[in-house]
Amino acid sequence: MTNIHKRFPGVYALKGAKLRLKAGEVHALVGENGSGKSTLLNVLGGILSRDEGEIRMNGEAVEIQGVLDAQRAGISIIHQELVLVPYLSIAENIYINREPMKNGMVDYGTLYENAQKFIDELGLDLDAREKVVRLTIAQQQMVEIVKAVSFNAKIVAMDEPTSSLSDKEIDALFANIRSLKARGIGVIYISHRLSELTAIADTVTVLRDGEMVATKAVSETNNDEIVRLMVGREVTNYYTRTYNPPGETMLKVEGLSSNKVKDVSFEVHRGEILGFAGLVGAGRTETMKAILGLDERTKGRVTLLGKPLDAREPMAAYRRGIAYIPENRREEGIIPLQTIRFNMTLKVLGDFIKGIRVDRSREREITDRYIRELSVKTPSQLARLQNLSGGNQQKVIIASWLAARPELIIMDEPTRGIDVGAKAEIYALMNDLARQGIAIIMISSELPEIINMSDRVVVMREGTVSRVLERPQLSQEEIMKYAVNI
Ligand SMILES: Nc1ncnc2c1ncn2[C@@H]1O[C@H](COP(=O)(O)OP(=O)(O)OP(=O)(O)O)[C@@H](O)[C@H]1O
Repeated sequence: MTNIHKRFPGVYALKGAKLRLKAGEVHALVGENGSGKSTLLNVLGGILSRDEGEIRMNGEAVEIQGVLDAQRAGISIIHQELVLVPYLSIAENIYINREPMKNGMVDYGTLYENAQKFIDELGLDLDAREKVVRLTIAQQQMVEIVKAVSFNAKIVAMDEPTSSLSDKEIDALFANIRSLKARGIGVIYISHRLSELTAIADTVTVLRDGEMVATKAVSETNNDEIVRLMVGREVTNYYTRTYNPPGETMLKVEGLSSNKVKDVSFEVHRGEILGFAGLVGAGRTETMKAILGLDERTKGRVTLLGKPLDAREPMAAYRRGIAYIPENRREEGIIPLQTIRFNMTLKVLGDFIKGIRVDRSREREITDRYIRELSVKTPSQLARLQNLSGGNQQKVIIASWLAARPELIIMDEPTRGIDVGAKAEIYALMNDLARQGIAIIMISSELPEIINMSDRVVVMREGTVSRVLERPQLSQEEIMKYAVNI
């Protein structure tokens, strides 16, 4: 891809971007939130048309006007949000719109047989007849990979494929990527987890503000250099944390059970950041849901500042000053067609109403402040949320909760999908909030984040608390010891 330009109203997303992908190469594409990574993939996949620029494959110009052109050229894009049809089988999804036909009807025998053949060839443990709705995200990605191979793809591009996977699933994905490589397929790989690059990528291209700033062999660079290229400055002080003596007990959970977790007990104090570690599926999110009354509690007691926290009605927790920033942020609590300002102030709108008028200047002020504090990349406060890059949408959602001035913030994977520079800003903000006496619960699968940011860590395993670790005990080994069943 050379000299690719793409403008949106008010945003110059790609300014002459370039990418050169070789056959059988895993090429990582990195850059800050909003630097143009997804846009570049969408141009390649025919989802967006480019304003200028050229795409060549094997030296020949290819005309990509739409998704079908891209498929025909052998380009397959696996998006951040997967797009399979849930109630169709794996095989039907693989052959959607190109089903094998016999006598004017879909030939299901051949359909299943062919799909299963590709699945087996890739050595995957999937049944072509299984409905997609029953698959995990990791398995759905595998289906997308099978689909690409069945199309005879030459290029497979993946947008943040590991962001919702467990470590074991990541290993499986990497094995699949290696088999794509072995078939001579070129893989484009977008990720915010730089540590993955050495594990899987051969080459890395860094985008900044829609321009390519460098392409390097992974073996000839390192994380510090990549971060510097991404951000355009040195990021020192990655984790900011000043430890405060913990204040009064904010939340106390005793013997809490639901049908997903059992006998969970812990406390979090004012000014404290309490980490929740464990494998994906250990019951961390489910614990929070039981606390908030989103899942039914079957046993146990939850008190906030000494008073019982009602679980019959989820709004009760919100009214008592608890903010819950969920893992699937894009599905919850946002209105994509509305503006940044609307979304940021949604939860506090009531505060701006003076008689029959809304105090627009305060709305603007708050929005300004969070755009600044979280470095949200947007052309204006009035841009639609859906037009921001994925990471910037996440920041808006986090801001909307912060604006509600909660006493206790529960954050589920707060930095997923967020670039390194912005991560550091979110950590600094969390530290500030803790210093102001707010209590924070942070669920995270990133151990460095847990270890560097938490005062104490609750480790969960199989739906229950296996250990609470104090700050001096915190290490990767110690956490893993209680997270995995040995
Ligand atoms: N449909 C659109 N309308 C207007 N602006 C858009 C649209 N799609 C993307 N943009 C803008 O283009 C820029 C690049 O966005 P893009 O999604 O490519 O970033 P990204 O590098 O993938 O970021 P992230 O890491 O957050 O996923 C951003 O400023 C974004 O707001």
